[in-house]
Amino acid sequence: MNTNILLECRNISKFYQEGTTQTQVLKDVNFSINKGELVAIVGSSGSGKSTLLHTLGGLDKPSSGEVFLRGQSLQKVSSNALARLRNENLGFVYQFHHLMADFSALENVMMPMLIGKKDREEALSKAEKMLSAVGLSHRISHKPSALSGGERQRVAIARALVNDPALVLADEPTGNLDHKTTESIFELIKELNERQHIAFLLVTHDLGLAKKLSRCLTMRDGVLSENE
Ligand SMILES: Nc1ncnc2c1ncn2[C@@H]1O[C@H](COP(=O)(O)OP(=O)(O)OP(=O)(O)O)[C@@H](O)[C@H]1O
Repeated sequence: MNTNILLECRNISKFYQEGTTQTQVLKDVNFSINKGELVAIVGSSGSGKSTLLHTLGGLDKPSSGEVFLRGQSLQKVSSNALARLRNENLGFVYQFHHLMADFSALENVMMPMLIGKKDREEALSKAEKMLSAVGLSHRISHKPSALSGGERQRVAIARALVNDPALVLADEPTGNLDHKTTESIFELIKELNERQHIAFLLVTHDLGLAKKLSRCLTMRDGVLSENE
């Protein structure tokens, strides 16, 4: 087994059934991501990028094929073990941040640690450290509604990182942000990748951003291919 591989998918296909119509959204996708890699997936709207990302993160099930996270098949573990594997190894960032509106930035970032049954004091100090790493030390008590779009996205990144994941799966992390904020989020991702060797898999429409990453894949109609 190649111990450098973090996440691997083999022969992933996904079908959606709507009435009598069956649509194949993922077509025999095979690829792997290594420790510390910075990878982009680009492709037109509806090509299957989000479906793939959800399947890789164990949030959605493939119709056939298997996803392996650190060598363990997500399709063969119990739902409790799957939740634990996810919590310990993966961070998630979405286009619309999914922060909890009634909680402060600090509490939002602490949440994955508390879910992972970490000590409250430890969660508090780690969440403070993460918010400082994303440049938000001065906004930790603010609720999401009192933060800008870019600040919310930074909180979402801090939350994705708080459990020291080996890999962050990010779906359009800069999709609803202006150019300047997009650049600063991207710089942050690059820095975290270089400094902490965290791998990122980014789904993006931003070809300029994708080209700056070490590897870029294109999704076309459910078929994933490696760009030269
Ligand atoms: N639950 C579902 N039921 C039926 N069809 C679905 C479902 N979820 C997604 N689809 C379809 O699967 C296809 C791929 O969707 P997906 O969200 O993965 O595309 P995408 O490449 O991420 O698109 P975008 O860039 O617009 O976010 C689309 O045609 C979509 O309509």
